[in-house]
Amino acid sequence: MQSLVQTHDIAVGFGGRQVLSHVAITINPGEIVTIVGPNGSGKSTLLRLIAGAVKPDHGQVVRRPGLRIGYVPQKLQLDPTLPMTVRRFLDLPRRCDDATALVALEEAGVSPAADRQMSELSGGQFQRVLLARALLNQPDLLILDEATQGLDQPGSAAFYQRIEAVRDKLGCGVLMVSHELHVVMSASDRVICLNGHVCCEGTPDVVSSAPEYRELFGTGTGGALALYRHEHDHAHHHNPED
Ligand SMILES: Nc1ncnc2c1ncn2[C@@H]1O[C@H](COP(=O)(O)OP(=O)(O)OP(=O)(O)O)[C@@H](O)[C@H]1O
Repeated sequence: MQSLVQTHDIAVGFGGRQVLSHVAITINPGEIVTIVGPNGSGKSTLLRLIAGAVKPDHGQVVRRPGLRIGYVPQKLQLDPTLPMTVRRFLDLPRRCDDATALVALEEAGVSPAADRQMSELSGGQFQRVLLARALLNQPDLLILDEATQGLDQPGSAAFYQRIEAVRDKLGCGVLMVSHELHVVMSASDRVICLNGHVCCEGTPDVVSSAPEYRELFGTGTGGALALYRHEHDHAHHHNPED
């Protein structure tokens, strides 16, 4: 299986300050990878590097030829006095046809919203419209940078469940950054703990019990892990042949 993206021995600095060093990660098709780490640990920089918006000072980013990336930003400020329907928003920056727009809205879980004004949407609906926009070009890799900031916990959990559903349907890889450890731990196949370098990585249960992770985040994510195991057991209960 050819990976979607690999970074090799990446170093990035700004104004003489080293932000990333020796970062080597791989994202495979169909997996949900979450980057966690303290403020300023280089998470957004790593996403932007993978998206091609930041150049490494050292090392290489190798993308699968023809790789299509969909990007969901943290938040987008729209002028609330500017009338703009959801459908019109999906035409920015590139026009799309109605059928494509409707499919993307359905995949993002906001299918009846096309005629609504962007200013009338709830925070969760707004983020789903951003997700729909990222899905318009049928990405192989979906990148989300703290896409649930400002949502409450049930809203975030619902958003990440939708991301899993999108991954299951489209088979795209997902790379995301989140501070909501207890929520993302249950939605991720693999977690990378970043602090300028990769401290540790692995399945959520491996990472949350790693000493490097505990040093950064403490041991308060036990509940998250229970949730992960519970959901996992639950799925197997319904799919005994799984
Ligand atoms: N374009 C830039 N120019 C100068 N410094 C930058 C630039 N982008 C990021 N930095 C600096 O690099 C460091 C890492 O930033 P980054 O946004 O990648 O961290 P982060 O882990 O995403 O942080 P947070 O959790 O607070 O969002 C910060 O000190 C930031 O100020």
